[in-house]
Amino acid sequence: MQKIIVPASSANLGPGFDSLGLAVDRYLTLEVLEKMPNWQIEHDLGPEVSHDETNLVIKSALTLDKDLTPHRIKMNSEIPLARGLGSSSAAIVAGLKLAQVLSAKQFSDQELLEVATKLEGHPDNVAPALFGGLTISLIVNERPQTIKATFPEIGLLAYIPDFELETKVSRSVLPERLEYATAVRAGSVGNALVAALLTDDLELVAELIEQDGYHEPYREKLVPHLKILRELGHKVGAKGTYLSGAGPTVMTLIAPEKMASFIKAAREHGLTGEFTQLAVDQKGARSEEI
Ligand SMILES: Nc1ncnc2c1ncn2[C@@H]1O[C@H](COP(=O)(O)OP(=O)(O)O)[C@@H](O)[C@H]1O
Ligand SMILES: N[C@@H](CCOP(=O)(O)O)C(=O)O
Repeated sequence: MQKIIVPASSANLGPGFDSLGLAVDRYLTLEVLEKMPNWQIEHDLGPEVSHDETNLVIKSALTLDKDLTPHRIKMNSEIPLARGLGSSSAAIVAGLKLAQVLSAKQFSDQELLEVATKLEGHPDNVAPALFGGLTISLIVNERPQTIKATFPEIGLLAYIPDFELETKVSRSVLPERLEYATAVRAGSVGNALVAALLTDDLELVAELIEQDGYHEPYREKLVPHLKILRELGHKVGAKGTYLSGAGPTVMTLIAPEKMASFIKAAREHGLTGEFTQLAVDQKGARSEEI
């Protein structure tokens, strides 16, 4: 039997809006079971996620190859829905991997990236879900491209609030236009953040990852805990806090030995969501025979 494994992802990393993404070790898995007259996908993700060919996983698979033979699929996901950890991208990438497993045709990594980006609308989550690690992605000449890089050695602590925030809702508060000077500054901060990440300059990362000008200022009202966690991070010497994807999850780069005091302080400020330590997934989406 084939098993497909796809990591969660944390996008933007502050000023890398719609471009930077990091694969993390929470997983969506698919088990490919017997052939069926119609597609059937078993899961316990709740009533809003369908069990037939309308499911995002199956729709994505059929986008790559519309002639796939229907199967029974068992899906398990550790990635919470609509929390800013790339659940929809993981579902899309899982569908593309499913098509790769079941189809007689061959698909290149570039084809997978192109179809996944088209389905998700931006490449920052699908690229790390596909390839693992830190990815720097863009769409140029209408083609998505991505560069895989290594992430500095630093702990990752996610705060996952106990409410959902759909990406489309969180994108609806963004402005249609930015003033020229604001855009220039936001671009230069993003460029310098990438340089700081690639040169392991954690002090500069800590400063720049909190200097986004593209999305966090507009989303702050939807995620009031971002400011609280950022300020607590400064007190305990964290290496930066950013809104993971479209939120509401907030990610803090912080040494593991500082996590307990950070969490204690956050609880004292009334934050009741889940704290979870994450690690970078280096492998990205994979399929294996079990
Ligand atoms: N495993 C899955 N199977 C099918 N659909 C999924 C799955 N995971 C997520 N989705 C769809 O994606 C939506 C969440 O997407 P989105 O708002 O972009 O949040 P996220 O930040 O988690 O990607 C869910 O409401 C659901 O419709
Ligand atoms: N760049 C996107 C990222 C959305 O990530 P998700 O994990 O919330 O789906 C955005 O910020 O809108």
